[in-house]
Amino acid sequence: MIAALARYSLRRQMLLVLGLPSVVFVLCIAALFAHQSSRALDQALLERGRTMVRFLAPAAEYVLVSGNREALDALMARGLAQPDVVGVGFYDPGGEALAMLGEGLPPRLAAPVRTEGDEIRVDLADGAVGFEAAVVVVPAAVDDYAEDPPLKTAPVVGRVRVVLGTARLDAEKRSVFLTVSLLVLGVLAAAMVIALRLAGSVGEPVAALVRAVGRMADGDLAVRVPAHARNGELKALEAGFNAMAEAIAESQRTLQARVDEATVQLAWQAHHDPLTGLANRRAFEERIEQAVRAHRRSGDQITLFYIDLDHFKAVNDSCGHAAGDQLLSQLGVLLRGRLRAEDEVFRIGGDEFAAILRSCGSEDARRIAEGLCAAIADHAFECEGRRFRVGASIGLARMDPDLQEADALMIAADQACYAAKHGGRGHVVEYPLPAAAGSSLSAAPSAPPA
Ligand SMILES: Nc1nc2c(ncn2[C@@H]2O[C@H](COP(=O)(O)OP(=O)(O)OP(=O)(O)O)[C@@H](O)[C@H]2O)c(=O)[nH]1
Repeated sequence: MIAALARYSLRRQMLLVLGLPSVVFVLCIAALFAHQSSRALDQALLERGRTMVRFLAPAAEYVLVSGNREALDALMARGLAQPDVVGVGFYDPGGEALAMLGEGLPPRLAAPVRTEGDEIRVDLADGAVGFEAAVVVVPAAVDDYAEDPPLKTAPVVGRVRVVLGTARLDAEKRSVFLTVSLLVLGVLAAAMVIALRLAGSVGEPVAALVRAVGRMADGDLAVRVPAHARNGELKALEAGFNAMAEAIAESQRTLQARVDEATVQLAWQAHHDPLTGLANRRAFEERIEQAVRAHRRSGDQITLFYIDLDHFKAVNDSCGHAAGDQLLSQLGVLLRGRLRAEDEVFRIGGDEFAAILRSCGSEDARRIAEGLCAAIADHAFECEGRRFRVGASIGLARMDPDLQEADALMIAADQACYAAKHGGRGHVVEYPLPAAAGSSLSAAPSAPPA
């Protein structure tokens, strides 16, 4: 039974626990009340019947002895006028009818009524109750000098029968039953309303908590339960759940923010040189591919610079690697500052930089490259009381009908840079290479340095 109950929801269990005893209790009380009421009504009817025959028997003594018919009729009429009386009859001592008025009166009575005491015989018929008693002669008071002793039993001069109808009694019983039924219904309805509200006040908040926990388990961290509970413990449970959900959501937000931050940092590190803050070689290769695709789509002019510092090693050798780093960083800032915002600058190797210029005419590109050369040469780097000036050799290549691939463009710029380096350093060489420079490039690498 308990195990079967346990399978139901908490709300149903509470309804059963609260509602069932109330129903049983109310039905028992109602049945008891109806039974007692019915008995009281039956008793009242019996009492009335007995009272009637007790009244009629002595009253009929004289009438029966005298044989006064008019008095007998008057007596019957008086009896019949009483509430619930449906028949009054007088019989001789042998049970033969002398006079009858109303219903439920047989022409002959079954058995004689004993005369001792206050004996009244009661019989139940369909819809009526009969009461019979003997009419006896009340002995007259005798004086102390009488010769005969008084009779032990009074002589019977007749019998009286009164019949009470039960119609009014049945109507009253029906009325009692109806009233009790309505009361039961009212009390049960009130009990069910109370049970429903009590079960709801516990069951609904618990059900809401169960739903919320399920949604949270499915990953919905924004779920909260409404504060509906009126009970102290359930209120604390709702508040505790909401606080816990908020704490989990907050830690999830913090974690996500850290992951996002780390992702951004990793993405930046993957595409940037940490020393100069410029985009690195990987970014350069991706951007040059994109630039070439843009050129194919829209004919956008693309110019590529390969910039290799001259005699940079001397700084490292003289002042140490840290000083070399410092100079690389300064030259990164210089390059970025001398190019337009839409031009892109990269550090693609140890002392090698590159730049991608868009929508830049041939002459402008050359002038810009030479300006960079001059600016780098003019940049003075002081270290340990010594002043260093490194120069730069720049190779320049532009997309044209012969240079349609990213790789080819990079090789062309690299070859131009190599030519500049071997042509005396500190100047710009543009691809296609001059004949003299081209002839001296037999040892030039066929691919950009890694
Ligand atoms: N400080 C520093 N030095 C670097 C870094 N990466 C490469 N180098 C050095 O840069 C130098 C590059 O070599 P080279 O290009 O042959 O040196 P260079 O003196 O410029 O020679 P030329 O280009 O022929 O003029 C080497 O000495 C490397 O050790 C770096 O990140 N920091």
